Amino acid sequence: MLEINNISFRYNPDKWIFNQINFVLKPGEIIGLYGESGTGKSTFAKVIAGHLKPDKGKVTVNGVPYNQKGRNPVQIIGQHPEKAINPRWKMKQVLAESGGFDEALLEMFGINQELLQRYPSQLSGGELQRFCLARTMAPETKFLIADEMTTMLDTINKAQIWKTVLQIVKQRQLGMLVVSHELPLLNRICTSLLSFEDMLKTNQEKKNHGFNI
Ligand SMILES: Nc1ncnc2c1ncn2[C@@H]1O[C@H](COP(=O)(O)OP(=O)(O)OP(=O)(O)O)[C@@H](O)[C@H]1O
Repeated sequence: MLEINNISFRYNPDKWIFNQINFVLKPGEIIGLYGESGTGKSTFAKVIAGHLKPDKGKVTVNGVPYNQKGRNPVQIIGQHPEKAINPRWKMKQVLAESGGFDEALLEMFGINQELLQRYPSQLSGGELQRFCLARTMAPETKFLIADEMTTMLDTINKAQIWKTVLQIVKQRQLGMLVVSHELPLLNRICTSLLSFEDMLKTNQEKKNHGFNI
């Protein structure tokens, strides 16, 4: 189980992005998170994935903080895969640096050997995103955070990617948090939905009523 306990985060000392948030993601669960632009959803996603350190609180998987050593069981995939890859390396080298990958997994995402000989700039947005997804699905991955993962893609690429991801999520019983503005997509794929504003409010209300959160 992925547990977020009382986490607070701010970029600047004078403004909290969120304060004392609690959240739980279980294996096999797909939670959709939506909300107004600029409210802090991506920041929340990055804190969960260990890319940003919370100012307060802790993030654990099965009770253990996870972002210290080894491969992180919580992986994040964003809107811009090109930002996650060294532009001077061929895809094969990027894969090798991530610890190598299961051929069958690459095949499921349509990544063939020819694509691996190319540089990131020689791949389409869809190919690059499929490559990044395959990379996040190492055997150690237990939870996947998708932050507007297919927002930039066309309908066909989007449908193909979601089909493959949902198949793997189901097979491996991964827990998934899907951050998206696309409510129809969230309604179709998620086991439950959460409004980020409600999440912030709920915590504030609990605090106002004297709960120790
Ligand atoms: N590196 C940063 N330094 C300072 N402020 C930042 C940084 N990144 C984001 N912010 C600010 O934090 C707030 C929350 O941003 P965030 O990207 O988390 O929101 P969001 O809900 O994901 O927005 P969107 O739906 O538009 O992607 C915004 O006011 C943003 O300007």
